[in-house]
Amino acid sequence: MNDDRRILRRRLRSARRALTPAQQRKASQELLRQLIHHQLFIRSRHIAFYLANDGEIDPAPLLAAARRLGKHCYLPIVTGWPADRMHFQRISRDQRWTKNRFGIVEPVANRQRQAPVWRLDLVLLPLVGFDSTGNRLGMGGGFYDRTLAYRRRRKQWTRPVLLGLAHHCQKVERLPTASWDIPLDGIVTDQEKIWFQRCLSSTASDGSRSK
Ligand SMILES: Nc1nc2c(c(=O)[nH]1)N(C=O)[C@@H](CNc1ccc(C(=O)N[C@@H](CCC(=O)O)C(=O)O)cc1)CN2
Ligand SMILES: Nc1ncnc2c1ncn2[C@@H]1O[C@H](COP(=O)(O)OP(=O)(O)OP(=O)(O)O)[C@@H](O)[C@H]1O
Repeated sequence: MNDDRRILRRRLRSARRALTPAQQRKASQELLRQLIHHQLFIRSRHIAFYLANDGEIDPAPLLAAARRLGKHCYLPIVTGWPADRMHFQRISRDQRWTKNRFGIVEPVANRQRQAPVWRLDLVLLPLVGFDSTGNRLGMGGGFYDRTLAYRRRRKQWTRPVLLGLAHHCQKVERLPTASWDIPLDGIVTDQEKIWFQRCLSSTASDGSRSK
């Protein structure tokens, strides 16, 4: 099964990297359009984003909008301790940046600006692959899985809402699941929004599945 995941990961990563800059810009604008007026975004004050890398769908316009609206915006950092853990750090106006060991830009670590993940309202996760039931394939480091592992202890959590972001071309028929996988609450692509109705009844105002 690990081989399946590895092969699939390689294929889906090259598919998203093959998108042209124009396709990337369009996808990013579509993402903005789908979320900017959504109750989930409007009501969330503490939101974790990511800086797009490796062809990921780019939430930068949404991040810029969130900052203009005075929301508290966080990014994942992997240069803290322990090394296999990810921390969410609130970005500041005069933020200093560094590159992590994967070559991804992240804020220079500052413990005082980090928040435990359960304090966040919304976490936007970059997906390598997904299926229509909410299974997710990430970069393979297990960072999101480990950071969110506490959620396995209870079926329903009100926050943070976990929203996976991906290009439509990253959708597959069925993903192999692993015991440590943490289910998503929803997925947004440049073409659709899918909700899984685990905890979103109060926030996802537009039904279980919508275009
Ligand atoms: N934009 C973004 N930021 C993010 C993540 C992400 O997926 N996207 N992460 C989400 O987890 C964390 C970084 N996780 C990563 C895990 C693996 C690889 C990666 O490229 N692995 C290489 C081998 C790396 C090496 O050891 O040199 C590979 O699989 O080929 C990159 C990032 C934190 N920040
Ligand atoms: N809760 C956990 N505790 C310890 N190790 C874990 C946990 N969750 C995942 N892992 C480890 O992380 C590794 C990567 O897992 P997987 O292939 O599912 O990554 P992924 O979901 O694609 O990545 P990510 O979570 O970073 O997006 C696996 O080898 C797994 O053993």
